[in-house]
Amino acid sequence: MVGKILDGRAVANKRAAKVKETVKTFNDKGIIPHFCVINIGDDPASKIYVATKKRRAEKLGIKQDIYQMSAETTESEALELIAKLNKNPDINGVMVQLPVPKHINSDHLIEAISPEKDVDALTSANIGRLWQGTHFVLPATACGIIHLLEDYEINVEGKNAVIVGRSNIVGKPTAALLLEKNASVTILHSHSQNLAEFTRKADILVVAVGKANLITADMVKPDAIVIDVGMNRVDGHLMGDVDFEKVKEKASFITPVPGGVGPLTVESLMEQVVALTRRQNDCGK
Ligand SMILES: Nc1nc2c(c(=O)[nH]1)N[C@@H](CN(C=O)c1ccc(C(=O)N[C@@H](CCC(=O)O)C(=O)O)cc1)CN2
Repeated sequence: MVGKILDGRAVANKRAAKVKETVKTFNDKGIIPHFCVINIGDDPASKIYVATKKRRAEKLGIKQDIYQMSAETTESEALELIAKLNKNPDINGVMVQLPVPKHINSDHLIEAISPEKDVDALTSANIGRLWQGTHFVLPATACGIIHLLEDYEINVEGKNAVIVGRSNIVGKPTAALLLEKNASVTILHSHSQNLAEFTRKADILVVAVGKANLITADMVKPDAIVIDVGMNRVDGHLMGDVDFEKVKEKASFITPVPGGVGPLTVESLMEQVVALTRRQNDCGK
């Protein structure tokens, strides 16, 4: 079987049209959703992602401020900025673009964000809500993966979902959301032994490691659904963690890189800004 491509760009554009409508209804009430991204240092990929978020927000009528801080910024300077943004009633969402320079502890910055404005859903309060099933905001990539599966009417209930990677921004929240949808979830990580033994049993395989061609065709179950979250720049080319050309011959569905999960990460972030704005202004469903 040749895998059907899960077109993240198309799904993101479809969802964006609805978000734009919602933002218009907010505007009619004098409300403009507004979020801030704090980007510390010179990570080239982060600069691309932040610029993408800015463009997307502008298209949807969402206001955004990018705080570009130098690589020498101290943790206390960043904490000061977060405290100021927390207090500003005009701002609905605050996030710290990851990674941050090594001398800064990203957990300290994230934890300083008010959970009500935590648009990345990475504070311990919102992680707790995620696992309890009482969330009002979700990590963008995990949420985007679920939206992609839903758009293609892929039912995960009772399926074996294997997630390779246990990061706070992708692996763990994706596990929580798949569990909420009644999948049987296994998380693999750098200490896992016999990776292929687990991946070969996956009906749904989510890979978020950051290692090009980590997943080869022999590691994939025939007709599996393969979601590649990897972003690796190799010889000037962007590629995922999955050997796309070979694995697509075996999978039933597969995401490309670029054009798979990435666009949905940005789109889902916009949806989180809207969700927080709605909650803070009590503007109904
Ligand atoms: N605080 C956070 N930091 C980071 C997150 C996050 O969710 N919160 N995720 C990633 C980066 N990211 C969003 O911030 C992101 C990743 C990928 C894309 C994207 O559109 N990818 C395109 C390709 C773009 C390119 O050419 O590089 C695609 O896959 O088609 C957008 C945003 C790490 N940090």
